[in-house]
Amino acid sequence: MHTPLTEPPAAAEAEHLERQRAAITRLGHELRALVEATVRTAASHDTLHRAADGVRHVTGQLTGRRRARAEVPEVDGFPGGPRMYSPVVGAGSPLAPPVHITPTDDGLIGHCTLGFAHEGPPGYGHGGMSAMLLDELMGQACTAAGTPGLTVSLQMRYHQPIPLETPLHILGRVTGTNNRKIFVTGAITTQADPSTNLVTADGVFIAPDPDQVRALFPGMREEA
Ligand SMILES: CCCCC/C=C\C/C=C\C/C=C\C/C=C\CCCC(=O)SCCNC(=O)CCNC(=O)[C@H](O)C(C)(C)COP(=O)(O)OP(=O)(O)OC[C@H]1O[C@@H](n2cnc3c(N)ncnc32)[C@H](O)[C@@H]1OP(=O)(O)O
Repeated sequence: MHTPLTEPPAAAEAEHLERQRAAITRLGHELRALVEATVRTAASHDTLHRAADGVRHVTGQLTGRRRARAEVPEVDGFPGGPRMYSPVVGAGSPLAPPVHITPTDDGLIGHCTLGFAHEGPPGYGHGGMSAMLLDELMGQACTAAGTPGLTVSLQMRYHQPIPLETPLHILGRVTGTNNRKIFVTGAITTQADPSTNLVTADGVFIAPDPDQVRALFPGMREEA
C-alpha cells in the first residue's frame, strides 16, 4: 500500500493540536485532583512537606519557553474558539471547574460542579466564583450572538447559597443591544431544580471598536 512520505501540513497541524489539547486536558484533570486533595486533606505536616517537594519537582519540568502576556496560546482560538487555560472553561486550568457550555434556544447553558477549592461559606460556593461563572457565560453569550464584548458592569444577586459537589446550570442570554452596548442576563440553578434561581445577574458588555481590539489584543491572530 502506498503511504505518503509527508503528511499535508494542515492535517499534521490538526493532529499536533489534537495531541497537545489532549495532553493539556489530562494535566489539567490531574492538577484539579491535586488541588481538591490539597484543600481537603488532613495529612500530617511530614506528608505535606513531602508533597510540596514533589510538586516543586513537577513545576521544574514546566519552566521552558513560556508564552508572553498578550500571546494567544497556539491551542486556543480567540475570539470564539477553545480557551484551554481559562479559569472558567479551560480544560487545562486547575482553577476551572471546568464549565462545559452548549447553546440553548436563546442563549447558552453551562454545566459544572463546584468543589471544595471553590468554597466560600462552609459547604457552599464562593460568591466570587458565582460572579466569575456568570461573567464568562454572559460574555460568551455576547460572542455567540455575534457581538463579542467586554464586561463593564455586572450586577449580582445572591438569592440562595450554591451547594458544593452538586451539578449546576449556568445560563447566559443577550436581552438587547444599543450601539456598542450589549445587555445580558444570567442565572445559576442546580441541575436538579432548574426553576429555582440561586444567583442571578444583569450585565452590560461593550463591543470594543476595531482600534480598541488592536490595542487590547495585540496577540490576536490575523484570521480572527
Ligand atoms: C471580530 C473581532 C472581534 C475581536 C474580539 C473583541 C472582543 C473580545 C471580547 C471579549 C471576548 C473575550 C473573552 C471572553 C472571556 C471572558 C468573558 C468574561 C468577560 C470578561 O471578563 S471581560 C474583562 C473585564 N472587563 C474589562 O476589562 C473591561 C474594561 N473596560 C474597558 O476596557 C473599556 O470600558 C471598553 C474598551 C470596554 C470600552 O471603552 P470605551 O471608552 O469605548 O467605552 P465608553 O466609555 O465610550 O462607553 C461606551 C458606552 O458604554 C457605556 N458604559 C460604560 N461603562 C458602563 C457601565 N459600567 N454601565 C453601563 N454603561 C456603561 C457608556 O456610557 C457608553 O454609552 P453611550 O455610548 O451610550 O454613552
